[in-house]
Amino acid sequence: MTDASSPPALSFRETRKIFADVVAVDSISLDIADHSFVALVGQSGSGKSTLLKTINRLVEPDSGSVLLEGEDVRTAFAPELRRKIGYVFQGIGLFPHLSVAENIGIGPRIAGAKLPSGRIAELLEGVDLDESYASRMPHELSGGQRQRIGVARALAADPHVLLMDEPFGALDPITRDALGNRVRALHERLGLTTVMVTHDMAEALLLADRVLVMDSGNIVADNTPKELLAGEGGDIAQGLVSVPRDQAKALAALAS
Ligand SMILES: Nc1ncnc2c1ncn2[C@@H]1O[C@H](COP(=O)(O)OP(=O)(O)OP(=O)(O)O)[C@@H](O)[C@H]1O
Repeated sequence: MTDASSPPALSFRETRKIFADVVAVDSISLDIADHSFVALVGQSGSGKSTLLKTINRLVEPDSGSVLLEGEDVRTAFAPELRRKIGYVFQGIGLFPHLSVAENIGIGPRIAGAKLPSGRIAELLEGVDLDESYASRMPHELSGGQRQRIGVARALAADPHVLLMDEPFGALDPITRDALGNRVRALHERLGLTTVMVTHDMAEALLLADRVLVMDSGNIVADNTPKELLAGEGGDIAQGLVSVPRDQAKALAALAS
């Protein structure tokens, strides 16, 4: 449990990353509270994935730092960092020659522990899959089922923080919606702090407590979904909000 004196789950401190002549992340400073669900939105190339990857050190900042529960991720013990952070990304990268159960248990196995079959069944149940899936091979799964396994794998080591990079991008809208809601439910049930990169403002507004809008490496809006829907956040944020809003209006007009 946390109390008022606990550090935020995540803190960016003037975090900056430059690739050649592109400032991908431009001195970002912000805190992410424990148990919050944050969506990172913005146009392609705005720096979302780069910022996310500074958390699990897939990207090392050129300057500034990232703190996980008050500790600089650069100085954190690597296996401990991996255990505390679950990571889900598009095209999840399951090992084709390993079964579902082996894929789910790969993180703990690397750390020298074997997940008991009851734990595999529990993780499968968490993503709405029957335990009979444990013995299947990745090629025997649909894209949506593979993404579910990716979520189960990310949760296998009981992480505190869940990072998701366009996790539902390649899925059909119905599967996408169902899996999004499932992840939000798991976020609540497991007391996670979740950061999700998405291109889809509707998904961000429906799932997150807080929406960060990026543009050219900067955070240009930091608002709740309610504030964004009330017109706050500035032009770039409102440009993104207008897409689902205009679609909803067009659908309503068709129905009337
Ligand atoms: N490894 C890299 N080498 C060189 N440039 C990179 C690298 N990774 C990202 N960039 C550049 O940094 C900028 C930010 O990229 P990033 O992937 O963070 O954006 P994004 O908002 O996540 O985009 P998308 O929504 O298309 O995934 C882009 O200009 C991109 O070309």
